[in-house]
Amino acid sequence: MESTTPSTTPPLVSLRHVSKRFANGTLALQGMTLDIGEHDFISFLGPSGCGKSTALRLIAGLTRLSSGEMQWSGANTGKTQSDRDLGFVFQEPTLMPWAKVFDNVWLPLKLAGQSRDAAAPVVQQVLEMVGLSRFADVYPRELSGGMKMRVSIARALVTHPRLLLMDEPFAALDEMTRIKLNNDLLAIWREHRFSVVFVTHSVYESVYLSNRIVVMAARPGRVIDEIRIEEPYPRGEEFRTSSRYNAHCTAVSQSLHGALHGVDIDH
Ligand SMILES: Nc1ncnc2c1ncn2[C@@H]1O[C@H](COP(=O)(O)OP(=O)(O)OP(=O)(O)O)[C@@H](O)[C@H]1O
Repeated sequence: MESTTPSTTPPLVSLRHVSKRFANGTLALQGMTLDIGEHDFISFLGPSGCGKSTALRLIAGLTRLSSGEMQWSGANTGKTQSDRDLGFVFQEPTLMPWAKVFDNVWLPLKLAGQSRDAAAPVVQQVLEMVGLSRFADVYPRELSGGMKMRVSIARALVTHPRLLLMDEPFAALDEMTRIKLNNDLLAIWREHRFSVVFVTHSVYESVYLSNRIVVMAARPGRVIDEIRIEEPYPRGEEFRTSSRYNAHCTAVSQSLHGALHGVDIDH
C-alpha cells in the first residue's frame, strides 16, 4: 500500500499570495498560497463563488493573476511558466460533435503538429486507459454522459501532462457513474503518477479521492483550511464504507460549515 506522506521533491506549482480581481471589481480570489506537489491529489472544496474555478484557471494560465506570484517547477522538464505541462477537464465534456472519438482525443497532439498516424499509438493507449479502446470510431452522440467524460479525460491526458486540472468533472453524472469514474480516475492517477487539482462541491468525493483538501470561502474567495486525508491508496469500497471515511467526512463538513459562515479556521 502507498502512503500519502508528502514528497520532499520541489512542488510542481507554487502559488504565493495570489489574488484575482476582475475588471468589474469582483475580488474572486484573495491571497492564495499553495504548493502543488508531485503526485498530489488536491481538491478545492467550497461554496459557490469562493473562487475555485478562478484558482484553477489561474493555474492553467487561462486568466491572469492580479497580484502575487506563481511558479512552475522546471527542474525536471526544462519547461517554463509559459509552457505549462497540464491537461484541463471541464464540467462539460466539450467534445467536437462532428468528430469521432479518436479525432477528439487526437486534437491536442494535432494542434502540436503531430499527424494522425504518428499520434495513433498514444491515442489508442489513452483510450485504453479510460476503458474506451473499442469506441475510437464512434461519434460523441453515440456515447453516454460518463463515456463522454472519459473521452474528455483521455483528451486531457494524451499529452501525458504532469498536472491534470479538473473543474467539477463528474457533477452532472448520476451517482453510480460518478463512483465508477472516481475509482477509474484514482487507478489512472496511481499508475501514471501525475498530480491532480480537482474542483468539487462534494465533501464525500473530495475525501474519497484526495490526499489534500483545500477548503475555500466566498466574498472574497479565499482559502480557509487545508485538511490532509492520511489514508493509504488504493481506496475502494472498504474505505468508502469505513468509519474512518465517515470521520474524515464529518471533519471536512465542519470545516466547510465554517466556510459557509465566513469563519477562518486555525488548527
Ligand atoms: N470573468 C469574470 N468577471 C467577473 N467576475 C467573475 C468572473 N468569473 C468569476 N467571477 C466572479 O468571481 C467569483 C468567484 O467565481 P468562481 O467561478 O471562481 O467561483 P466558484 O467557487 O468556482 O463557483 P461555483 O462553485 O459556483 O462554480 C464569483 O463571485 C464570480 O461571480
